[in-house]
Amino acid sequence: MLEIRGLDAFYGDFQALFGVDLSLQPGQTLALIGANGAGKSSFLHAICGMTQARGSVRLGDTDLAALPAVGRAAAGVALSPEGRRMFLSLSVRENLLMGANVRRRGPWTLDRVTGLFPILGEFADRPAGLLSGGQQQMVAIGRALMANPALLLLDEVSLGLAPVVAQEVHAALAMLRDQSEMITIMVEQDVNRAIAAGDRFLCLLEGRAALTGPCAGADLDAIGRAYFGEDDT
Ligand SMILES: Nc1ncnc2c1ncn2[C@@H]1O[C@H](COP(=O)(O)OP(=O)(O)OP(=O)(O)O)[C@@H](O)[C@H]1O
Repeated sequence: MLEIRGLDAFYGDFQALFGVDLSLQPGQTLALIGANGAGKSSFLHAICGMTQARGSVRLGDTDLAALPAVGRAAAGVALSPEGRRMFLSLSVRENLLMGANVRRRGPWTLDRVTGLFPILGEFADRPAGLLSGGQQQMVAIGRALMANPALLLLDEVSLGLAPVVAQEVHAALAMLRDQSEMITIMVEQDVNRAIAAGDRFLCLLEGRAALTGPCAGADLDAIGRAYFGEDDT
């Protein structure tokens, strides 16, 4: 399981996260929500070792906080970053194979990723830069899966995508959620979509956990108030 206690994150003197706690069981998906600048990306970056952090982060028996970023990747943490960040002149296949560099054992192969996102199989030899935004998002998620992660971190899943494309990406993620023991933390701007896609949600406000709970039966009004920092009295 994933057990996070008292997670703080910093950019130099600026503190972006304040004492965030989280527990997730194998197979669970967390919908991480919050307004712009609330600290969602910082939370993902603190987990994967990309920013200065303090606090306890344990994945199964592994103390992630004690490891550098490469060690965390080897321990099973994979990030699909905001903005997708891929090599635009390399082919889709080459970009996907880069995810396999950590050489973890597991079910994810090129065939399995293109089974999940068939369009990537069709465009395997095409430079990633010629793909649409939605297709590039699929490459970014597929590349993270190629690392056979135990903990998959997905930043801004549907940012900038047409609703129908966002729906397609979420349909693939729903298949993952049903089939695997992987823990997923998903940042999704669209709160309704996020709640539909998660088992639990965590709403951040100015770097602090404002509200958390199960997605099933979640009170959207209370989430709206937590999101905007309105008093819940
Ligand atoms: N590299 C950085 N250097 C300094 N401050 C940063 C850096 N990255 C983020 N911040 C600050 O940390 C805070 C949290 O930012 P973060 O990107 O984690 O929020 P977010 O919830 O992901 O927002 P968004 O939806 O806009 O991506 C913000 O105040 C932001 O300005």
